[in-house]
Amino acid sequence: MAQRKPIVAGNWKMNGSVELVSEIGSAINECKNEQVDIIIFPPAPLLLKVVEFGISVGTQTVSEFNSGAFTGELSAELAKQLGATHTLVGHSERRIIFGESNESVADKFAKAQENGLIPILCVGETEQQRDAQETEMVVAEQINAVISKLGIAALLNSVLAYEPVWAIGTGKTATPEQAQAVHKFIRDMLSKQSEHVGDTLQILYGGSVNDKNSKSLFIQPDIDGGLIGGASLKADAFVSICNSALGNV
Ligand SMILES: O=C(CO)COP(=O)(O)O
Repeated sequence: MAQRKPIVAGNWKMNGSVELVSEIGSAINECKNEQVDIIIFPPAPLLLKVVEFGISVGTQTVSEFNSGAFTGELSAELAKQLGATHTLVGHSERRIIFGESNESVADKFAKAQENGLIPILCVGETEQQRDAQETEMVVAEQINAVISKLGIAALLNSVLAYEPVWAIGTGKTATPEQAQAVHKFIRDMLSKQSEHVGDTLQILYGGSVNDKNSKSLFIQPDIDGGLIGGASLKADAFVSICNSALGNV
């Protein structure tokens, strides 16, 4: 079985400030370790500030278009020029509030890779879908939209994040067993198409991860770290979560 390097990613959403970059940037620089990749996804106007701290940085979404007359869109090419290494695509807030479809998410995934950014594809079911036993179907459709457009090999240069919508910002974390079951489903599904992809793809869990529950989630065999929202805005909690990915808390 492949050794997959853990990732702890902080999605600030539309929060934070120049001051918070300094506070969290210094805290991360003190706890940095080669065994775990720490990536911050600040609001786009703060991108360069994070780069100045020498911390890996990504955007929270990216345009599916190239440059041109697309007022307000976020260019993958320019994000890369400014030092971004990653971008989230298909976060549920983008899907639900801003109407992104599986197809437009696949287009964004493609545009990110074309410009040298590593996409983190976010997938996950709503509470209603979970109650209707549709979790696996929904997650499979979200992933298959990318595979149909680009082929399974495109996933080699990407990361997946399973974020059940009902767990985001609610304090209702998936139990380690619930999260592990979906991660294993995803890995098995991918392995049927490519054993190498199934084996090597990093799959992060997101949804109310905090410094109390991160360790029990991260020790699950198919969970390779986390995508953290609220707790990534607090230096102490975020550092503690990063440490728990190292297994040293
Ligand atoms: O949406 C998330 C990360 O992308 C999770 O947010 P919370 O950690 O605040 O639940």
